[in-house]
Amino acid sequence: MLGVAVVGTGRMGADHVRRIDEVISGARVAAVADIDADRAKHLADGIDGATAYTDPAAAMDDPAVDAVLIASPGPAHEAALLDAFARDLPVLCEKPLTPDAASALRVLEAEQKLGHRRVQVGFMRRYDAGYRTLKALLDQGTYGRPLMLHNKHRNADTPPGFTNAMMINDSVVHEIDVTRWLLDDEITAVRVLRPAPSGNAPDGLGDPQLILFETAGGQVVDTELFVNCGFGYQVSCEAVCESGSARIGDDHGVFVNSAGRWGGSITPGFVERFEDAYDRQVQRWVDATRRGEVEGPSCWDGYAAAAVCEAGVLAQATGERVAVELIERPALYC
Ligand SMILES: NC(=O)c1ccc[n+]([C@@H]2O[C@H](COP(=O)([O-])OP(=O)(O)OC[C@H]3O[C@@H](n4cnc5c(N)ncnc54)[C@H](O)[C@@H]3O)[C@@H](O)[C@H]2O)c1
Ligand SMILES: O[C@H]1[C@H](O)[C@@H](O)[C@H](O)[C@@H](O)[C@H]1O
Repeated sequence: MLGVAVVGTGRMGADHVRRIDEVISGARVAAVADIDADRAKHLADGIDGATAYTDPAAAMDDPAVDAVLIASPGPAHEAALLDAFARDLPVLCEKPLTPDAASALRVLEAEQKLGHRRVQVGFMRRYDAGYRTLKALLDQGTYGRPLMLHNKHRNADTPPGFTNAMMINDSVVHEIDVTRWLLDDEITAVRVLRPAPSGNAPDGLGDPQLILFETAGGQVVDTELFVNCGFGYQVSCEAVCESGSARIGDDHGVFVNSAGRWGGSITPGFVERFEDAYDRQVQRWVDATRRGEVEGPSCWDGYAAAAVCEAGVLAQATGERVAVELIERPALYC
């Protein structure tokens, strides 16, 4: 049984604790850590054998801990990752790896000093059944070479304090990762178009936005991001290839005909839409860790996403096309 310390016990952390405790096999929650002592204690009290800490490093020193799941806010990830590296513990780190390229690079360098990969980054869409089917189709080349991706990313609303930069760093970061993964290529430039904001967007938030990526291989990818659409959560992706197109994410559950109308329902939020993907992501991490292996999105993927986000935030602020600068990919990630 893998003893996991969960760092950060807010919305995602608490959900991962429930997942490890009730859904997946081969692991147990040995410790939880949160700077909010009451929150950590409340969660630990409900789990047999789990100890609550306020200091993530102290939780990692708990003798029952073999691995760490980081679900604190992005700016706290670097410190927790370095603490885990100091103890050579395997890590599942929620996205983003870190919020900017410089800190992601420090993490990348620290992991290389260990000499082996330790981190799986929580880009859970790679574990979603729809995205996996699309990836397999593109890899098989069934419809020829992919030319464009059309993404849609809609949230019903945003939490208080959600900023324009977070629209890129917290939301579009997922499209950045699936673009790189589906097309197996790097993003080289970003542009952001900003239509007149919706009257439902909080003050100062330019919502919706249209984000354009160019890839090294010459593909163009667009993402409609609309994070206060009001009607539910929708994530879809259409790959347009040389001799066909394939779209995933139009899952509206049960389709009903009644009283002269037809229709279905829209998933309310990401927790419901990606429930299976989160479960599969954590199970795969536990299984690989117990085999002594590391798989899935790496620190390189986290760094590349952070670099594209940084370019995206600049493109958003200036209206310019911004090129993405990446270091050469280190051998550990080739
Ligand atoms: N994969 C996804 O779909 C998805 C969805 C939502 C959030 N996330 C990511 O999960 C992470 C957490 O997001 P959330 O929505 O659960 O946030 P949240 O605000 O609900 O919870 C964060 C928790 O971390 C605690 N915390 C803050 N600083 C800490 C520190 N230094 N050490 C330990 N604990 C600390 C807070 O007290 C809080 O309890 C973020 O990285 C976020 O981007 C991922
Ligand atoms: O942090 C969340 C989360 O990552 C969701 O998966 C995404 O759809 C939201 O837009 C974002 O705010």
